[in-house]
Amino acid sequence: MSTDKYADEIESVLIDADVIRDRIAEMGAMIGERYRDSEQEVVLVAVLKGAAIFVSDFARALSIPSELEFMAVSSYGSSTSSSGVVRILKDLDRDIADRDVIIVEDIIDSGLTLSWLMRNLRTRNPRSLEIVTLLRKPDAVKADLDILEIGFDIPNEFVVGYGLDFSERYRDLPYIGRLHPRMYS
Ligand SMILES: O=P(O)(O)OC[C@H]1O[C@H](OP(=O)(O)OP(=O)(O)O)[C@H](O)[C@@H]1O
Ligand code: HPA
Ligand SMILES: [Mg+2]
Repeated sequence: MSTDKYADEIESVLIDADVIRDRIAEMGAMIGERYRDSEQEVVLVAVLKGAAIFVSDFARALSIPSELEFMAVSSYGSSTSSSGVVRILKDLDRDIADRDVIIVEDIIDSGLTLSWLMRNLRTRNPRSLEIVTLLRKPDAVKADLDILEIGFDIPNEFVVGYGLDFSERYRDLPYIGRLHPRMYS
């Protein structure tokens, strides 16, 4: 990792930037194929802020046209574990009734954010509703979720970078890394 502005604060790299890029290219081709015959553009609902980086690369890797929508919910605040209490900070700008919708997430940790969001978006009667996530922690997931595509399964450790933060820092790292333990204290 050559240009690493957070070098002193990151203990180790978990997923390199070029590995992320290659996997997103694969996901974009595969998911594009699945929606190839959709009558209307698929609607990508990115969950702010974490998914902002992923969705911008994923939308460009997707082999079909898409529309971008953003929703901001918060369950973590500045802590490192989910409270399960989800608040809508920003809702969708458009109606998703009868549309093919893909929720785009950076990470499924406990899964509580997404299970809440799935229930919420289902009430708006989309034609279809799927989940694509860059990361999942299989050992942490508490909610039963059907996921269309997962970029990487990762160990049950707190990670940062590529959209993921610790107290709003590190979202701008191009890779996924483990934070140095001294940064928590
Ligand atoms: O599966 P869960 O345990 O619910 O955790 C995953 C969610 O937590 C993080 O968001 P956060 O609430 O930290 O907001 P942020 O995206 O603005 O960082 C992450 O971006 C996911 O949305
Ligand atoms: O491991 C994580 N890192 C950063 N944000 C998160 N939100 C849920 N899990 C994580
Ligand atoms: Mg966060």
